[in-house]
Amino acid sequence: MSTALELERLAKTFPNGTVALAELSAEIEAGDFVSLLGPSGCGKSTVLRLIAGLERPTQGQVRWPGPVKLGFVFQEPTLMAWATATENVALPLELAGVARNEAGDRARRALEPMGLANFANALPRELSGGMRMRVSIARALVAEPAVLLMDEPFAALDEFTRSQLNDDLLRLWGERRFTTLFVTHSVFEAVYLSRRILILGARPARLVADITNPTPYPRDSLYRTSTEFNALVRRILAILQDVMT
Ligand SMILES: Nc1ncnc2c1ncn2[C@@H]1O[C@H](COP(=O)(O)OP(=O)(O)OP(=O)(O)O)[C@@H](O)[C@H]1O
Repeated sequence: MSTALELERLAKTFPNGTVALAELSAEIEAGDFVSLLGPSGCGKSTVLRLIAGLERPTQGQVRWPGPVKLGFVFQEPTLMAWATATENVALPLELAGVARNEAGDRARRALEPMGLANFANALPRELSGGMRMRVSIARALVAEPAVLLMDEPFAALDEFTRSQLNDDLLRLWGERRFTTLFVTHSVFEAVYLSRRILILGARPARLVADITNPTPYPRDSLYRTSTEFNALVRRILAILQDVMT
């Protein structure tokens, strides 16, 4: 396995003195599905923002093996309200200089595996919350990034929609194997999705456990109620309880 990126003693203190990240070192394998799990406010988003280059670290660095295309999915779908699903997905391509027609074609193709082929011309307000998030994922994947960063993308969705999106994401990941870094504070979601779970302790964030989930993919709804699933959830809940007390 090759390395997708390496976090080297990464730390972040904001100008107001808040230490968001004490120190984090981790090597992320190419094609892996890694969740960052931890209590609210422990610096998970900060780690993603440092990786995306949206913040500068106070110490340490993110090391990349070479130039890498990134995709980012935020908690809110952040779609342009006046633009159709296709136009929203085409935007990053157009910004990168792809001709309008080609960008539109590629956007429509990116909407298909998200089950949105019939909603290509819909405006965001005509779509449900789950569909808007699907558009947001299609937009992040349309340029075929090697690394996908996801910051609590499903936190605002109802449980049924969330499970469906978990499965959609796993299917796409299984087909394309983009390296995925997924921030969540749901233990269930982290266990269901991930091959590796990095547990961050409360402020300032530091790595308290690095856990491998050995259950092979594809995983389906039977896995959600399996003994292995529950055992791993229980183990992680115990670690989190220790961290928070
Ligand atoms: N620009 C900023 N200036 C000052 N403090 C900040 C800034 N951004 C984040 N913080 C603080 O840094 C800490 C970590 O924030 P971060 O958003 O990374 O946590 P998180 O684990 O993602 O939280 P949540 O799960 O609630 O989204 C928090 O205490 C937050 O208030």
